[in-house]
Amino acid sequence: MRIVLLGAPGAGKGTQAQFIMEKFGIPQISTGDMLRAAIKAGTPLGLKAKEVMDQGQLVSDDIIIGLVKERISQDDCAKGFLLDGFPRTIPQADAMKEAGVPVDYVLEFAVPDEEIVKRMSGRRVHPGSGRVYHLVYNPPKVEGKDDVTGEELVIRADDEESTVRKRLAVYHEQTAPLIDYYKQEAAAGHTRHYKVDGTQSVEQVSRELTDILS
Ligand SMILES: Nc1ncnc2c1ncn2[C@@H]1O[C@H](COP(=O)(O)OP(=O)(O)O)[C@@H](O)[C@H]1O
Repeated sequence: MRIVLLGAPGAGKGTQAQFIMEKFGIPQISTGDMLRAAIKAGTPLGLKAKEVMDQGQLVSDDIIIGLVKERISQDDCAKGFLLDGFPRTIPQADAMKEAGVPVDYVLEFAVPDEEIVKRMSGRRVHPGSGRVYHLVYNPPKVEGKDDVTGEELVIRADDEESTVRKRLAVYHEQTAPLIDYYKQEAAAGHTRHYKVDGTQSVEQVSRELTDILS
């Protein structure tokens, strides 16, 4: 099962990716988490990516396509994978298609911008695993700590309101056109596209996704 999660930053992709990964046993590939790991490790890629990401911009297609191709060639992806945050541009989607990697499901998360700004201000993440929480909507069991490891949760550098607004503008300009792209792919029988109301509770969204994927 090869799945693409499509939606604005903060729409709930990472939260549901965690759920789908556990429920269906397929690995989550989050390009954002991969880049943040590279930044933390101080690799040349990380140094390049940090500057771009802190400004709310997208890392170049070449770099991301290379990262994803390498990742999906690993053994644990043989039975399928869940792409979270990729593709983010039409050239990235084309690159997947040219590489002969089909997508079985495209799950679109619809959430209005103002709701996203609210969500991002409460987002807390566990850097080691990519697990996401929200102060109000999805709080950890112990304040400020990851449920599994008990380690500190952090605020992402790009979750500041002005950066979130910039990221939303970039989303509408560069990523939202993928909705029509995948609708056309679905009409041609190459994939299945589902639009999910992402303003529902975490549990409601999970239930809807389970119905779609089962
Ligand atoms: N259905 C939901 N209702 C309320 N808050 C949510 C919901 N889904 C996710 N969140 C919270 O919104 C923020 C953004 O979610 P996240 O999964 O990180 O989005 P994305 O991966 O799309 O950027 C997080 O703080 C998360 O806990």
